[in-house]
Amino acid sequence: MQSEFWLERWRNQQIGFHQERINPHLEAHWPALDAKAGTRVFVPLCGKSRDMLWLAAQGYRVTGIELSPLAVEAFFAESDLAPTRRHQGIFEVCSAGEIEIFCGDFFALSAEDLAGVTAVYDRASLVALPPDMRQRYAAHMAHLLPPDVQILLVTFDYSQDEMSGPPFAVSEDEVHGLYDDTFAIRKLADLDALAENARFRQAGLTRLRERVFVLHRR
Ligand SMILES: C[S@@+](CC[C@H](N)C(=O)[O-])C[C@H]1O[C@@H](n2cnc3c(N)ncnc32)[C@H](O)[C@@H]1O
Repeated sequence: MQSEFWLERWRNQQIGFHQERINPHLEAHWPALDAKAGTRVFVPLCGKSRDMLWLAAQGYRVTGIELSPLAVEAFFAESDLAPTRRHQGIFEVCSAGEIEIFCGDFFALSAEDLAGVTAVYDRASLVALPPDMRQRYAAHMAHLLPPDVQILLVTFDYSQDEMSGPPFAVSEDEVHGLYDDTFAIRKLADLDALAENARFRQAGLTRLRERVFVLHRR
C-alpha cells in the first residue's frame, strides 16, 4: 500500500479507524504482558491514537511511528501537549512528556531507534497493510525489536470477498504464519465485533471477528 494512500486519508480526514475512547482490549489485556512501568513501549503506525496517553499514564515511555505529519500534529494538539522537535537520522521526532512520535515510514526504522523497547501495542497496524506488506512488516518487526519483547496484537478477520481493505482481513492462521518463527503466540480473546461496528455492517460484512493475541519473543 502506497504511502500516498494514507497521507491522502489524513488530508481528507477519512479516519474512521480513530477511536475517541481508550481501546477496551488494551485496558483489559495489557496486564497479560509483564512490561515493567518505566520501560519503553512501541506503538507502530500509531495515527493519533489516544491509547498512547493511556500507556504513558501507566508509567511507560511511549514511542510511536506515523507516516502522516497531520496525524502527529493532531495527536499533540488534541492532547493539549506542546511537542519539542528533534531530528534522528531521517526522522523528525516530536515529543512531549513521556511520549515521542517518529514521523515517517515504519520500514525505515532501525533496531537502534527502538533500543530498550520491552513491549509493543499493535492495534489496526497489521490490518492496515495488504498481504505482501504484512510479510515485510512482520519480518521488519522481528528484525527491529530487542530480545524478550512482547506484543499485544489486535486484529480483524472477515471474508475479504465482502470488502476490500483497509482494514484488511487477517486470519488467525496468518498471524501464526507471520510470527510463529520468531514469537510464541497466545490468543487472549476472539469476539464477534459486527454488532458494534455499524460502518462494517453498512459495508456489507456478514461476519467480523476481532482477536487479541499476546506474542512473546522466542
Ligand atoms: C488504520 S490506521 C491505525 C492507527 C492507530 N494504530 C489507531 O489505532 O488509531 C493505520 C495508520 O498507519 C499509518 N501508516 C500506514 N503506513 C505506514 C508506514 N509505512 N509507516 C508509518 N505509518 C504508516 C497511517 O497513516 C495510519 O495513520
